[in-house]
Amino acid sequence: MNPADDIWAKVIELMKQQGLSPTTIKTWFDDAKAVSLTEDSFTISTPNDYTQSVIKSLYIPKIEAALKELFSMDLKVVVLTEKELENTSAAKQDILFPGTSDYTFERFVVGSSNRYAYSAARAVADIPGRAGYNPLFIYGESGLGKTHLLYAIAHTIHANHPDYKIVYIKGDTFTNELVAAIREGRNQQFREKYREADVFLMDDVQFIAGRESTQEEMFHTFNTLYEAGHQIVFTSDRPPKELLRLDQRLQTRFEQGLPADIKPPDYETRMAIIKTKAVRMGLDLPEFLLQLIAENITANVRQIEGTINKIMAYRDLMGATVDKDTVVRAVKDMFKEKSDILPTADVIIDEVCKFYNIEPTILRGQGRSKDIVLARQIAMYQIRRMTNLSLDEIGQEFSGRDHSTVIHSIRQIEESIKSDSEKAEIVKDITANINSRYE
Ligand SMILES: Nc1ncnc2c1ncn2[C@@H]1O[C@H](COP(=O)(O)OP(=O)(O)OP(=O)(O)O)[C@@H](O)[C@H]1O
Repeated sequence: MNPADDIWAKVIELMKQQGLSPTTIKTWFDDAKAVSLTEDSFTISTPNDYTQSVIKSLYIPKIEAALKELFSMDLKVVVLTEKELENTSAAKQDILFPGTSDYTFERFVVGSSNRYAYSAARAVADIPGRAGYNPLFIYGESGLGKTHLLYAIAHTIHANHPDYKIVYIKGDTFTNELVAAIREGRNQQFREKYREADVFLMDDVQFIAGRESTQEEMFHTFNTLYEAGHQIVFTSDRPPKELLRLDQRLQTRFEQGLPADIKPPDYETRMAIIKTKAVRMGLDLPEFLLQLIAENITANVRQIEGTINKIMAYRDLMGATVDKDTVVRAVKDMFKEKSDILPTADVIIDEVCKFYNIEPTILRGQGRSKDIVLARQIAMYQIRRMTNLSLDEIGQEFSGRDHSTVIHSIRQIEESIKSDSEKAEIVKDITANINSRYE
């Protein structure tokens, strides 16, 4: 998610509290979207000129006031129509890193689980491109602060070297952009954009594994940047050697710099994170309630933030005083939320199709070519594993195939996963893509 979305939601909430009516909010702000937050400005986009002019003439002071309340500093508000945004910044947007002032080193709580990655990130931020630290490869599970560190590097380098061209891009966006560039004959432009970066930051590089033309492009981009001594930083959900479908040449290069992992936070770090976040949000929790959260929310920092947000919401919106019951309820809701949301068959099919570059109608249809059969079997296997659909219901999703076909498909995949590590990796990747739609 764009981190600016979160801020925009808070701005709207604050404007509501300051007396803007629900109708006003609905009419002017429901379709306005957050674009970016940088050191000195907050940009939103509107669907048309009319909404833009109304917001500009009537509501900018209110938005500014809400931002000031959130950040205790003056931020300029920029309102663009979606069209303007497209025209002016299709290229620029990625070059300007999507700065959120929350993701800085100062706001990163350091503990034994993330100290190494933190120190490595600081080192490359202080002296970008230094030998032995290039590329920096930060890896770990979801919600542990990889993106946070990547932005913190961008902020620091930008502050020290305002003239540097810092490129931030997600692995899958890189792929999509490349495909579009090839289609529209803009290869050269695409190349220049990335190969001329002074600092190249790629989030979720695992998404480029197994994609031939993307890896080829990445290989040349990497070499150009590396030879020029420009800093490269990757984040990934696993270490380079576990990216089984990654081109060998890239794997070697990713490993040659500094790999740094982040692990789930231990108890002390969780306590420190909870305390810091609570204080920042003006939530005064006694020690035993901090402990209660730290004991129960263990998997990642995103969940810790979610729990604190819930406690805040109970306090602010429902007037609840924060006591043990409020905290227990927030913790329970946090778990419930996770387990309540099951992926749908549509989403699973969509992700499998994206992965194999197949149209959903073809996957659901009768085609029997090898690739399609494999993709279809994986989709059936994933639906069985990740939803509550029965075998017959799964068959219905695929042109009414009967349940014995579904069982056969699932078994095939179960067998391949055991014997073929590349297939296992594909299933793992698709699972991660599906899960990321629900985060
Ligand atoms: N050590 C930390 N101190 C303070 N905040 C943290 C820390 N680690 C993570 N966070 C916060 O937790 C949230 C999730 O972190 P982030 O988005 O960086 O995770 P991630 O590892 O990139 O996850 P994903 O792989 O899902 O993108 C962010 O709001 C981030 O600021």
